[in-house]
Amino acid sequence: MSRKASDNVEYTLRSLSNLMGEKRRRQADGSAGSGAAAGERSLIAAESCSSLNSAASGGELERAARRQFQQDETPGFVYVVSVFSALGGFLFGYDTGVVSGALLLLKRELNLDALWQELLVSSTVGAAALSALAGGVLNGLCGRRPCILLASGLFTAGSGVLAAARDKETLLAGRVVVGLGIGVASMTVPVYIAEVAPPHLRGRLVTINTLFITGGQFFASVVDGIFSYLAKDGWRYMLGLSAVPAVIQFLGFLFLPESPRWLIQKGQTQRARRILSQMRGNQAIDEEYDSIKNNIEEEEKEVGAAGPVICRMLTYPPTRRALIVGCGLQMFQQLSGINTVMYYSATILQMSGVEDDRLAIWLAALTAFINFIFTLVGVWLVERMGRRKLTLGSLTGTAVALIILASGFLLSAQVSPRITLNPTDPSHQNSTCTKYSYCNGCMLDPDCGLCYKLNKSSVVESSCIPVDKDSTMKAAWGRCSNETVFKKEDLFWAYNFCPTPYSWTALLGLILYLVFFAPGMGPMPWTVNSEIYPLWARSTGNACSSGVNWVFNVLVSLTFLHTAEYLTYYGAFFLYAGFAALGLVFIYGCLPETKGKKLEEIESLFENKLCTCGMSDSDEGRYIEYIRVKGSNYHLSDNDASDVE
Ligand SMILES: O[C@H]1[C@H](O)[C@@H](O)[C@H](O)[C@@H](O)[C@H]1O
Repeated sequence: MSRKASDNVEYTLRSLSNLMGEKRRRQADGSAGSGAAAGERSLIAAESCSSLNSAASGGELERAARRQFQQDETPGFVYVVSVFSALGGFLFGYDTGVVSGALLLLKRELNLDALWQELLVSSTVGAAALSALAGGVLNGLCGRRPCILLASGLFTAGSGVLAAARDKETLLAGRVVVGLGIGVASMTVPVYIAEVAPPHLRGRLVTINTLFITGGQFFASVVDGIFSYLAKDGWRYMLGLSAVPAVIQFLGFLFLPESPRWLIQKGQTQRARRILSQMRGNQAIDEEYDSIKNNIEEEEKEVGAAGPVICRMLTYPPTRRALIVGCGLQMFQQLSGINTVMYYSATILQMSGVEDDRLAIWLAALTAFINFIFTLVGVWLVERMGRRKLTLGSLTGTAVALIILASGFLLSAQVSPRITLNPTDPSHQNSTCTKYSYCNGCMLDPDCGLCYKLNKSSVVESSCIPVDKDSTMKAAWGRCSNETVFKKEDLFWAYNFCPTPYSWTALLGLILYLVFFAPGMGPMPWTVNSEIYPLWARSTGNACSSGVNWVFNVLVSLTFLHTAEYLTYYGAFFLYAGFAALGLVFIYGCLPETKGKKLEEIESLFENKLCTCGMSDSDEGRYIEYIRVKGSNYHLSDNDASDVE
């Protein structure tokens, strides 16, 4: 039955307490276990919308009882399964985060030039983009569990290759293998968790995956900090350590089950029922099972099963709209510049007066920690505020923080110190550095740094000098070329930043950025994508949107330095603020609320025109309650008329 057809009919539960009483009475009668199909009954109480409103207090009572009921019934197994899957998120975060610290050491030991450094970073992200797309097909054909096993296998193999690498070519191969694992994990894990989670916990459990991503990034920055003290082979530990969680996940998933929804779709109904009851503890699963099954059949009737899934998705308006929303969310997540903010956090911190490179590494770990802790806030908020409000609030704060961050750079550029000395290059190579008259130009040139003295707090005796090829901590020649000597002589070396009194504004912007971004824009694109597609389109939809995430990740991080060169730092951050503003309009118009809805109900949110998706918010108060009594068991859930028997 079409969901629209049910719009004019409102169902509500008339007397939950009576039924609770009935349940208890039946249990006392010892009639449990008499759940023969013949004894199955459905109790549906229907009421008009107005009567629903008038029975407000009764409704609250019902809802409270219902919440209690759900809480009582969520078995620990769902959490175990979610945490094991989210190790994929941890590896995603760890392997993307660890490379910056590893590169500092690799650069010296393997003599890597800029091109090779860039290759080692972007090969992983590029491979992730490709394998996320391919992961869609694999998910559909083989199921979620084999894909998670494949991803953890790739993570293990990749980190083994990286830890043992003897040359840069082997390192590149290892980074590609790890990237393939990241791509498959990034699209499979949210889908798997969403499919095994009960509706009232789904948002929270999928968001835990992003918590693991940011946790992995934080852990990577701590590992980077620790092993940066090791003169030789520190990078082997940094890159090899991810084998540990990968092996744990692989072993765990040898014993964990397939997604029951995928199994039902493939006709393996007995196995699906068994797994579903394992996931739901002692709750009756008939209603959920029937609803999934009916939904699959209904969808096949509506959309047909012929032709490639992506074509069916694009020609069927609800899935087309969902795909636009899903890909748009992922695109705006990356266009708001999260990875440049994370990547350049050390620079931003240095700008605000942190002189020491090591300290900057540890403070970058602090940045990753803020990202992690505020993702935890997201886990807490997602089932309270809902996806839509959380994403809108988060993106608004992100845009404001970007403006503050950009203003910090702008103010710093405006009072950028003048360059007063022009020493001649002893090797007589014509360096571009000597042409700059202000620190700002010098800072934006990746080959140059500023050597200066401080008189009270103003910069004096400043010169723009080429940076040492092996360490950004000193100049290639001249007064600032020997760290111990120049520090003794009260000289300072600024690479990538200009010492100004406004640098703290950028630091404030950075902190605010993470505080706002991490709870909403960080996790919600992944969470929403895991739930907005119907089963037949879920793996393909997630493959496309994860692919979009990775492609924009590469684009934004690779173009940041050039963007900063052409538009300056403040121009780049104003640009991201502009993208965030566009994202706000998009999300305001298009993102429906999916909180608490069953996966099978969500498709109907995309039945209206794309820009009216937000309107479904107002439907929050209207819902249908459905109760099935089977033997002594009854089960209730948010539901729609298509489940009515
Ligand atoms: O959701 C995650 C998270 O926000 C990470 O911190 C970021 O590095 C990823 O690109 C993003 O997809």
